[in-house]
Amino acid sequence: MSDPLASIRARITGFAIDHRKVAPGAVFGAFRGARFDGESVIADAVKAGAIAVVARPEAQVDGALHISDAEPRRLFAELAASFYAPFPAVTAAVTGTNGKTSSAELSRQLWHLAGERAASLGTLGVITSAGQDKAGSGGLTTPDIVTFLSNVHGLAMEGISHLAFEASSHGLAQYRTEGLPVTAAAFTNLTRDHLDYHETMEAYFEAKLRLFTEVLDANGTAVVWLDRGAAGAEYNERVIAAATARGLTVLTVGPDGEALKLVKRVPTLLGQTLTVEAGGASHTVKLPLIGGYQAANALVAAGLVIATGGDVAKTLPDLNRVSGVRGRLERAVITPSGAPVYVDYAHTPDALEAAVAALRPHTANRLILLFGCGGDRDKGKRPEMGAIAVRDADVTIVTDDNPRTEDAASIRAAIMAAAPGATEVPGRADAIRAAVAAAKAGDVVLLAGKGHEQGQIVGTDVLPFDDADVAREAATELQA
Ligand SMILES: CC(=O)N[C@H]1[C@@H](OP(=O)(O)OP(=O)(O)OC[C@H]2O[C@@H](n3ccc(=O)[nH]c3=O)[C@H](O)[C@@H]2O)O[C@H](CO)[C@@H](O)[C@@H]1O[C@H](C)C(=O)N[C@@H](C)C(=O)N[C@H](CCC(=O)O)C(=O)O
Ligand SMILES: Nc1ncnc2c1ncn2[C@@H]1O[C@H](COP(=O)(O)OP(=O)(O)OP(=O)(O)O)[C@@H](O)[C@H]1O
Ligand SMILES: N[C@H](CCC[C@H](N)C(=O)O)C(=O)O
Ligand SMILES: [Mg+2]
Repeated sequence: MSDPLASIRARITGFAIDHRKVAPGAVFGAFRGARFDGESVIADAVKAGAIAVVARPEAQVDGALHISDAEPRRLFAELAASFYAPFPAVTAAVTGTNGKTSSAELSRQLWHLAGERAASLGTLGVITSAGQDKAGSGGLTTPDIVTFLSNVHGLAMEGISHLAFEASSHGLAQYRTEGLPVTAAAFTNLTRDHLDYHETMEAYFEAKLRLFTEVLDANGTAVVWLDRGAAGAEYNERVIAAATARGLTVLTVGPDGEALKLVKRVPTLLGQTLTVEAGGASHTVKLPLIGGYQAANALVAAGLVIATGGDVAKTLPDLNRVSGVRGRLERAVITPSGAPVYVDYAHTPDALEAAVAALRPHTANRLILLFGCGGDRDKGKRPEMGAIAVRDADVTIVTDDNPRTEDAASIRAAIMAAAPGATEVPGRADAIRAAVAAAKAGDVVLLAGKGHEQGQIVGTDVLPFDDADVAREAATELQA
């Protein structure tokens, strides 16, 4: 393809998808979105100095070069990538309903332990061995294309050679990472989420599948979790089939995996012992994280590291030295009665089930679960999560998550309708105090849904809120 920017390339100063961020010399991407029509502000972008506009052929562009394509987001991404390059030499993308943040961050840690200069980018922002930049992903799991490419370029300039990033279904559907070469890509699982946006599970799956059929390099490697007994395992098998059909190298990991086969998992006091078969040899991993789901994410991370050149004999023992990921089964405090309080980001039915299952072997007496559901998000999750809670936990407290623009009481009511025996406590801080106060010796408290989040979204305001801090304060008040 000839370069559509050839005539102006020397004058380009940057790329923008929001007309309010256009500076003289910018290439503006005019996209029709869910809330706003970017084509309606093309004239404003040109007035602000845009020298080219990437938009549909039907769009009206005067006073700047019109680069047209039926799928302008994709072309814009490819052109922006040609401007923002170079990038880290090794890039690994993770998709799936749950486990993206954890697998990406554990990949970064494994690369770091192997002596590589590594970063992860996603829900937690950008993390390197120097620390965390929470704004690094623009508050999203997969940031917009300009934020993404410019931050990934910045990491390369800092000397980062290995990047693991989260490819959310929204991000894939909107071409938010396109243009960056992808060395390896992982698929964790697919269960219910985001049906408000994708409408059907099939459409949700198709968005994620594109990572393997179109985004991953043609000579790249697909890493796929495989547990044929798990919910949604047919999607994992379909990813394997599609990747194989495209001629990609495929590494499967998990109980039914071939590259890293998990043959045994035994919970210990503070972690778990895994027996993993790889290349005909048996390895014992002493993973310092609890829960089956964290073992899964650790093996996916190891798969990505091995797929990008890591040595099996070094990578598996390095799993003995990883640290927990913020807000994922993070132990916030131990109550005065001796009950540990865990914070976890479970905000889907499958995640809630996985988080409770992770803590069950560590619970001598009652498992007290507190959760709510986010507003302006898939409403079908609410009854499903309510039913799982009362089935799997001993005590369930239903409270608020991020109500956003919805009425918090109606969200709670939708959960309560499917959660007989649960207690409803409006106001998340009050609910956390109630859960912490109720816990006796031998009990375990799980605060689910908000994980690392530092705010509660009520209306369009973000009020400061941190589950772990509120739990610690509640425990201190009880002590006093
Ligand atoms: C539904 C959704 O994904 N929306 C995101 C998407 O919106 P959109 O393309 O539909 O944008 P829009 O607001 O309709 O505007 C259309 C275009 O006009 C531009 N614009 C807009 C206003 C204006 O004055 N001038 C202007 O030029 C916008 O930059 C955009 O290019 O692109 C916007 C710009 O990048 C994002 O801010 C916005 O995220 C919203 C806030 C959001 O809540 N997204 C969530 C659902 C999300 O993306 N979540 C995923 C999944 C997380 C997970 O896996 O669980 C994530 O990756 O975080
Ligand atoms: N492999 C897994 N299988 C099932 N549940 C999981 C798995 N990994 C994580 N979870 C659950 O999902 C929660 C979120 O995990 P994580 O942040 O790694 O996922 P994510 O895919 O990045 O989520 P998001 O879509 O919000 O970015 C965890 O706190 C846990 O409850
Ligand atoms: N990335 C997810 C985060 C959900 C977090 C949960 N606390 C909620 O508000 O539903 C989303 O935007 O759907
Ligand atoms: Mg994430």
